[in-house]
Amino acid sequence: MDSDYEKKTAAAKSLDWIKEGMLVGLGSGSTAAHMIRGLGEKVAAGLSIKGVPSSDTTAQLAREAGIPLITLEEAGKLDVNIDGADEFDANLQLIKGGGGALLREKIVAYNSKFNIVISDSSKQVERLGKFKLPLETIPFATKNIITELDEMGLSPELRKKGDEIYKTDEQNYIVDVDVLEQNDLVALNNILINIPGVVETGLFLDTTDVIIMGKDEGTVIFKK
Ligand SMILES: O=C[C@H](O)[C@H](O)[C@H](O)COP(=O)(O)O
Repeated sequence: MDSDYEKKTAAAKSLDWIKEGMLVGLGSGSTAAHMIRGLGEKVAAGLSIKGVPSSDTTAQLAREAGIPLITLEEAGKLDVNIDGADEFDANLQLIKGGGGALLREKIVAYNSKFNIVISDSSKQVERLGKFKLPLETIPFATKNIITELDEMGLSPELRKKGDEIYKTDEQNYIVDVDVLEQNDLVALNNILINIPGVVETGLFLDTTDVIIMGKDEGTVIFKK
């Protein structure tokens, strides 16, 4: 089945969780974009919600879709957050950040009472790590961080956009590392996050409540 069709189906299903008056976290990426367009249609039909975007791109898309936006500061805690993922496993653990939005995404997820992940079936894996793990790093520290990650055997690569170094919405860099051979991702995440200058990792290990996966014509739901 076409992965974009599965993304759309999962995104449409996630809107069942959105109720009148909710504060909604708006994820980033192509799957979340389907959800945002669908949510925009519901708003146009009279649903009253407010959204907190997890990236500048999502903010723009949400404005175009007619979704009223507020800041995280204004929102405090969000009722529900809907976001995509680059990979997920049977324990609802994720790798995110393929599009570079991991930092704000993790902040929005952390500040949400309920987290829904929407995905096509290609993202389901037995073991996380075929997708390189993105780390958001402070430019000042990045060269030294890369040296350290190299010594740890994680094959770090500084993310580029064309000839330029890729910059996140927070003006940081992304270093992608290979974690496929790592057995204890919780321990690894603790080590990575404790390197000064690593702002956040794309490992979302305990944030997710429900995963809605588009599969063929329908959806499969994974819960904790
Ligand atoms: O930084 C990007 C986000 O983590 C996305 O949610 C993730 O990369 C999945 O994106 P997509 O839905 O386009 O596959």
